[in-house]
Amino acid sequence: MWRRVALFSPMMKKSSSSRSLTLNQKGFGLKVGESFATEIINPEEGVSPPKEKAPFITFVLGGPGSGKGTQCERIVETFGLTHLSAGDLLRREIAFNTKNGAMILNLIKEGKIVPSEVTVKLIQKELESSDSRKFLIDGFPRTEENRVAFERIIRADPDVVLFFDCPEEEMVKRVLNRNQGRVDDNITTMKKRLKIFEALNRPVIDYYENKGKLYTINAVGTVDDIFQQVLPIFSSFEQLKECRHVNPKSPLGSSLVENSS
Ligand SMILES: Nc1ncnc2c1ncn2[C@@H]1O[C@H](COP(=O)(O)OP(=O)(O)O)[C@@H](O)[C@H]1O
Ligand SMILES: O=c1ccn([C@@H]2O[C@H](COP(=O)(O)OP(=O)(O)O)[C@@H](O)[C@H]2O)c(=O)[nH]1
Ligand SMILES: [Mg+2]
Repeated sequence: MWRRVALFSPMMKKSSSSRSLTLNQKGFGLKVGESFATEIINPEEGVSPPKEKAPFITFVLGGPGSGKGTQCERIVETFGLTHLSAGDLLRREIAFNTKNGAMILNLIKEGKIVPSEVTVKLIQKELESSDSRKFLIDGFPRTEENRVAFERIIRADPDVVLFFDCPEEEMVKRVLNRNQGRVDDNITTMKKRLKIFEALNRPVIDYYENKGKLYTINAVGTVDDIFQQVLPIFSSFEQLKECRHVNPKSPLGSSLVENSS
């Protein structure tokens, strides 16, 4: 589906290397990792530069109950990204009683992290079977090991990393009122999840901050207030302006181009 092509260009900016270096081709049935094989070409030999851009990937990070899923719904409405919730993909394995279902259930109950290979393979399947060009990957990567596994298997980097920054007290309140019948929405598991978030997810957040890709959102306030902080981040990316699902109520609605494909 995607094919990575490296161009030698003195004008290439370091921070945008992953976007500048990629050429994507729709081609279902191709494995993401395989189709991302790097190929070096020299523009002086007359090879045309890539015409298509890489899929736009956003990682959505934040503690349990920080509002990731809620804000993802708003982003989807306004910018038409495809929402992939890592937690939902794992819960689907439990619901369908797949070979990993029982193992996943036990880990989620304890607030522990599912082995990277399992989660990345589920994400990979979704990426490969979708014809979307822009994805919100919600609740992943949870650990540095997750991040490295994604890079190794998918061979892609996120364009944007959102971090919903929320005080623990507020996250606990929200999770205990979430009312979705989740096995991990109880105070005992929540305490473990918060510890795991601090120990394992913080280093991922720091990693993207150092790479200049992190956008920190103050996740306290109304859903609308918080979305007002998210809006300008996405509206600055040209490739998101061709939006399939324009919400007419969105402040950006009139400036987005509707694309019926
Ligand atoms: N800004 C907000 N203020 C109050 N409650 C919120 C806010 N955003 C989300 N919620 C509620 O908090 C709970 C957790 O939100 P959710 O989006 O599921 O968070 P996450 O995906 O980060 O765990 C849900 O019940 C949701 O309706
Ligand atoms: O990449 C992931 C995402 C989720 N989980 C597990 O699934 C649970 C629920 O994740 P989800 O993102 O749905 O929770 P949220 O943060 O939205 O409350 C986590 O506590 C982990 O046990 C995981 O192991 N790896
Ligand atoms: Mg969630």
